[in-house]
Amino acid sequence: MKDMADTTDPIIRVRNLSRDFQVGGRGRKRQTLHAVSDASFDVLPGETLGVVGESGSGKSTIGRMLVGLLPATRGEIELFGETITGPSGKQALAKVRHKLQFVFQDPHAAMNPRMRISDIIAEPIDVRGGWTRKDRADRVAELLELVGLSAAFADRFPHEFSGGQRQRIVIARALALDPAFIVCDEAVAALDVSMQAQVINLLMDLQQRLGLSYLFIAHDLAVVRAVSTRIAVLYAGEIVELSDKRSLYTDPKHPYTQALLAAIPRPEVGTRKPPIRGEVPSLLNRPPGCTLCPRCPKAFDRCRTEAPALREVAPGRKVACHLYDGV
Ligand SMILES: Nc1ncnc2c1ncn2[C@@H]1O[C@H](COP(=O)(O)OP(=O)(O)OP(=O)(O)O)[C@@H](O)[C@H]1O
Repeated sequence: MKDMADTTDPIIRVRNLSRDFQVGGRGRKRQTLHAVSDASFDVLPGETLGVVGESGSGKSTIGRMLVGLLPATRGEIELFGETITGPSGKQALAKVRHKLQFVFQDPHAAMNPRMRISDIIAEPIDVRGGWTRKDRADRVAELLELVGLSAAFADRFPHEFSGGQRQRIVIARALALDPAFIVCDEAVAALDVSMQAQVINLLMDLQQRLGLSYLFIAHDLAVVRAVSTRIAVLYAGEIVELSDKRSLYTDPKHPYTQALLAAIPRPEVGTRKPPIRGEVPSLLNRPPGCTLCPRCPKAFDRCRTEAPALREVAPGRKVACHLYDGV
């Protein structure tokens, strides 16, 4: 029998995960772009880890590595007890692939406009094979109903649906083989605010009913707040803060998290506070020290020379910032 400790064992363990890309070439100097550097985190059963950061901060790269769509350059990913990085990573991934799914931002791009909804939803079933026609049709009907659509829609085509309905269809396809973990990469970013709320409610409802875990990627802290259990804040490919949701919003520790929160539009004010000054640093030539240093209002000497490690500053709270060195 499982004891309580087992039930909170992570389903995903990520340690020092890094991904470089070689860029340039054809007459231009070839350079190494450090898209993700030394990311370490866990995902627990039934939780949503929100991943937030500006464009280019490495969110999608992390998500793609987690479901085996992109190999890691360094570091380790353990999924459901299988280590999918390293020499036997491919065989390990084959064992757990059916438990992983990915939902992209753009439901238009994710669907072939000439395919019927039933064939779109059944794609993973068809790839796996071995289903009778009746079982396949029953499963498609069940999945449509699971995402709040009528089973009668099975014979229709994508253009007959709104953006929100199309995202529901994409989610139905992701659920076809009973995954346990889904990476939602900007899954509601293309929708208007009321549609966003509906799709987020659907994802949360499915999580409850099916015991799913999510990695929920978004650049918008307001969206991440609604769905997440814990949140990782990414800056220039590094996790700078990892915290339970409540603490992160009520008491942000990292100067970058503080700046992101201050930039959330507030209805009573009507305007967005200016985001943190300056530019995201180049991922090609990392300066020594903390990557936020040139933009950080609280930087001091040590920040310019020494990169801060992500470390625990309070139970369940990790920050990479020299301000907390003595804590
Ligand atoms: N295949 C690739 N080849 C070269 N560089 C890449 C590749 N994929 C991503 N990158 C670079 O890696 C960095 C991180 O990209 P990534 O897409 O992970 O960021 P992101 O935070 O998801 O951004 P966005 O919110 O705009 O989607 C960027 O500088 C990007 O240009």
